[in-house]
Amino acid sequence: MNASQQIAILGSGNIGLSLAKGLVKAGICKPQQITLTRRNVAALADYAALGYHTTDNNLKAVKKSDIIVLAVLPQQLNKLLDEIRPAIKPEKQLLISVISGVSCSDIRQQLELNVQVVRAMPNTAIAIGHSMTCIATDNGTNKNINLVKSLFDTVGVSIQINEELMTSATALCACGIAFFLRSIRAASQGGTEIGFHAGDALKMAAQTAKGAADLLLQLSSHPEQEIDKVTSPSGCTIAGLNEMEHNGFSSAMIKGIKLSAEKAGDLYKKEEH
Ligand SMILES: NC(=O)C1=CN([C@@H]2O[C@H](COP(=O)(O)OP(=O)(O)OC[C@H]3O[C@@H](n4cnc5c(N)ncnc54)[C@H](O)[C@@H]3O)[C@@H](O)[C@H]2O)C=CC1
Ligand SMILES: O=C(O)[C@@H]1CCC=N1
Repeated sequence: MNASQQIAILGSGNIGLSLAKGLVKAGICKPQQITLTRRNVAALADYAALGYHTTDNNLKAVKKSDIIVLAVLPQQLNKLLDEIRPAIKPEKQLLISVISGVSCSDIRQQLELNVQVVRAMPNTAIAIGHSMTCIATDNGTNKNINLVKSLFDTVGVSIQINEELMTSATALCACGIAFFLRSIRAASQGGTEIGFHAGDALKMAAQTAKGAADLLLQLSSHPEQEIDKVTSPSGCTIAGLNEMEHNGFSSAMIKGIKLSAEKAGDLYKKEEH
């Protein structure tokens, strides 16, 4: 992004604000280049104090922006698109949607405009620069795809995928952060039961999880290869691991991810249009 470009984040809730913070933290743009919108604009007072533009007027935010990020819930989208339609300039603006279960063509159909749309599916670790973001489009130019990729690469790792896989990406990566957080929480609860104070147990579990992820990412190895190094014959690791599997550990994760993916695909379809 260059210093004269403006970005509007329409629907500044959990993910919209995480994105704004991540972009500013990475030095991609200044708060003054970002307009945050929300129906209850008073909830954005802390951001206004930091120099972000804040408003409840989506139309005005769109009018002055080059890049428009759609970050409302799927069921809130059509009303928002109807509201901003008069201010969209298809030749000049790029729409980025982080909304689950809504395709690029759904957005163009509702807008009745042939605007470029790129979808991005980040997760909340975007706020600290560690998102896994999947990017897809059906009509974005290479220039715009590269622009979106460069934005999200500064706040984590991004990959471009086929649009048909975006609901799967939602389950694995966007919902996935909650699944791993719950696993860490469960490990810390086990830790407390075997003798550690809750705060210490959580820290120990989180750092252990981080080490496990880094082993895979830094060594490009397979989980089972790393697990084999931990499981001593007749040892305590294999005893714990097998007990977890007897209770459906892997199966629970797989089933949860499958259900999340199904649900992600239905979030918008189920709404009345
Ligand atoms: N939370 C997450 O981790 C992720 C969420 N997403 C997607 O991002 C979208 C937003 O999710 P969250 O941030 O979790 O929801 P949220 O409910 O925290 O944020 C949505 C915000 O939009 C505001 N809003 C609703 N209608 C509006 C309007 N007409 N004008 C201005 N603001 C309006 C709401 O007041 C709320 O603050 C969803 O579509 C979700 O599928 C995608 C990836 C990750
Ligand atoms: O739970 C949800 O529906 C949203 C989409 C991905 C993460 N949060």
